Amino acid sequence: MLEAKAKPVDVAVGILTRENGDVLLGQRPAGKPYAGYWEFPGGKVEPGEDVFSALQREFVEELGVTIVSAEPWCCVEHVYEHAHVRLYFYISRDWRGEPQSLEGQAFAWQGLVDVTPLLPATIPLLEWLDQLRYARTGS
Ligand SMILES: Nc1nc2c([nH]c(=O)n2[C@@H]2O[C@H](COP(=O)(O)OP(=O)(O)OP(=O)(O)O)[C@@H](O)[C@H]2O)c(=O)[nH]1
Repeated sequence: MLEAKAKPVDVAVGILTRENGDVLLGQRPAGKPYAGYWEFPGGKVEPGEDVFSALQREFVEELGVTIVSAEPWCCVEHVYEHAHVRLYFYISRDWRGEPQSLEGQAFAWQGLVDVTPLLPATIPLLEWLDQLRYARTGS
């Protein structure tokens, strides 16, 4: 029997950046698929919501942080056994508040990211992100 191809679920993901270049990662709480894996904070876009509004909502709900502005960075699709996701990554340098663990999750500011395990779809992006943060032209 042919299985209907599941429609991807849109997810808004934010890379919160500090002035020194560090980025914020969170650990998925118990009860969610891939609990204990590290990710950039974010979550599913709700029906009728635009992706940036979803990003702002998720950061308030999970971390008590207000994202003032963010640049869209890249979009990645990944098929997990539990879901087919389309991840919209944003980079934000303009945000307010001190991150708090409002859902009981651990979080960590990272220079070169060395928390493990990371969500599989997020791993390839780290190399690009490091180039963006640390590459120097030398000229
Ligand atoms: N936030 C986030 N999600 C990611 C990343 N990489 C990645 O594959 N995902 C996937 O995107 C989906 C995000 O969904 P979620 O379950 O965290 O969303 P949510 O907070 O709205 O959860 P809910 O279903 O409890 O309301 C998950 O399937 C997760 O595996 C990432 O770096 N950050």
